[in-house]
Amino acid sequence: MSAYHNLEEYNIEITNGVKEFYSGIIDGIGENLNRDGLQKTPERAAKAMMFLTQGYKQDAVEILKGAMFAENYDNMVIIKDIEIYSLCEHHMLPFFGKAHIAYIPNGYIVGLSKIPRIVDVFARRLQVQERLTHDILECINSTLKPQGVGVVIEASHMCMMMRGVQKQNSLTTTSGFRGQFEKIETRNEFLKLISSDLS
Ligand SMILES: Nc1nc2c(ncn2[C@@H]2O[C@H](COP(=O)(O)OP(=O)(O)OP(=O)(O)O)[C@@H](O)[C@H]2O)c(=O)[nH]1
Ligand SMILES: [Zn+2]
Repeated sequence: MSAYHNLEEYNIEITNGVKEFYSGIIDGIGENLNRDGLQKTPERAAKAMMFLTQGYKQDAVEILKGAMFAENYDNMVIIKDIEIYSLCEHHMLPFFGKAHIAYIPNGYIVGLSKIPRIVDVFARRLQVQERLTHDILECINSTLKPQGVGVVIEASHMCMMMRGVQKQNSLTTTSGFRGQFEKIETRNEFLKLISSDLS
């Protein structure tokens, strides 16, 4: 197996200008662009940024549509503890945590891996946690047209940890519910199952 865990990262095309902007940042903070460790940094940083924002070039609806299967299962399907890594649009610093997603099928189920894939499509953009939650919710609701869908995201924001208010332990929770999940019993069942180790 390759030493690189994610080959996608090494096939990224760098948009004109991004590398040069990183050179400008390094220069602007008073560092020496020519010293050994920094010579390739603008290119590395540009590749990393293109990777972290590749969601703009991806189509979440197409991903979901690619694996929808007719099935008469009408109980709740929950995919919990999906890692998210996103960038806050205010500081371009990471926010990271977990997404928990549930839906109740309405004639169609979706390939399980497609849920984390669409989470990444929306997370790999400049985001706020609220919009990330909403984007995932609306995409599943309008594409799969389930009886209901619920999304909960818990995340820590580096812009509140490394700088600014400097709070290391605060966790932000956002949620959104459509259809059956607007009913309190369904929503509570989902919330109970994501907080249980047995779900
Ligand atoms: N609602 C929301 N706010 C966010 C998110 N990520 C970062 N922020 C906040 O965006 C706000 C930007 O506020 P500003 O006052 O313009 O920026 P700032 O001076 O850097 O603020 P401080 O972080 O308080 O130092 C801050 O309160 C951040 O905590 C997010 O996902 N959702
Ligand atoms: Zn921020």
